Amino acid sequence: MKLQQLLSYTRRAVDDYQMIQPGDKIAIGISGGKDSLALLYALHGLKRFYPNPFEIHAITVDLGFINFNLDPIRDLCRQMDVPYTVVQTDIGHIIFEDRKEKNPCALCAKMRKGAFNEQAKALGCNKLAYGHHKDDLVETMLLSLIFEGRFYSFSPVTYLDRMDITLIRPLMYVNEADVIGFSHKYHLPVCKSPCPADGVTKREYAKELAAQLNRDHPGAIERMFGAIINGNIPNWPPRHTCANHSKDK
Ligand SMILES: Nc1ncnc2c1ncn2[C@@H]1O[C@H](COP(=O)(O)OP(=O)(O)OP(=O)(O)O)[C@@H](O)[C@H]1O
Repeated sequence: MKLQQLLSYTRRAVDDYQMIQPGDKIAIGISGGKDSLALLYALHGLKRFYPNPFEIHAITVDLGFINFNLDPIRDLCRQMDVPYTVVQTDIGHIIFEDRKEKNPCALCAKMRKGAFNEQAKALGCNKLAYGHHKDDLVETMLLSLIFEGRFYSFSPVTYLDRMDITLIRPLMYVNEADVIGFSHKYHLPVCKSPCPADGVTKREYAKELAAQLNRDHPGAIERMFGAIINGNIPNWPPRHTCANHSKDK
């Protein structure tokens, strides 16, 4: 996928769900993975022409694992002229050494989000952006159906009232395969997380399940995504589609 295509999907999601208002300062969560680096490219590109002026600030919460080198991301942000902050934490140590958590992902995500939100607030940001894409939304829906018995996926826009900050997901219309293509084409400096739980999660299971369904019934992921965006999920904002782009979603 070319940058132009990434920007087109991003703009459509941002317009459809009115994710960006004039004067917003958006903290971009950078894990070091391909999705959040694609998000950095997307919002950096959009900023140049989007009618609502906004600022961006990239933030990584460093979980404290050894062999996690963020220098390539620092260089990228410098080239793009995007301010970048790394929050140093001991989250990895607390979870795997101190508490020896059996289900580490939930606590890790909670602590990581806490550190990220606090840093974003301290920098004066009023919005947070995550790199969740279309496949993430479908996988979340499958997990909710299977394990919670409800039809749910995370919302394009969520107001976090305790923090008084709004979370947006501008890559929600982008397929994971396109993110992978983009990552290769533009040589994104992916810094793989050395987390011991990586690749053995319930989410991995949902990813394989979605891929299997799509192999057996081509187009299944796209149709499941359609069900999500048309599914009147509680707390989702209304979608403001524009007639000339709704057909190719
Ligand atoms: N350590 C972190 N610091 C800052 N933001 C993070 C961090 N980890 C995750 N995020 C943000 O949360 C989003 C969802 O996290 P998740 O762990 O599901 O990432 P992912 O789907 O593997 O994406 P990526 O390819 O960017 O790692 C990421 O896209 C990113 O925006």
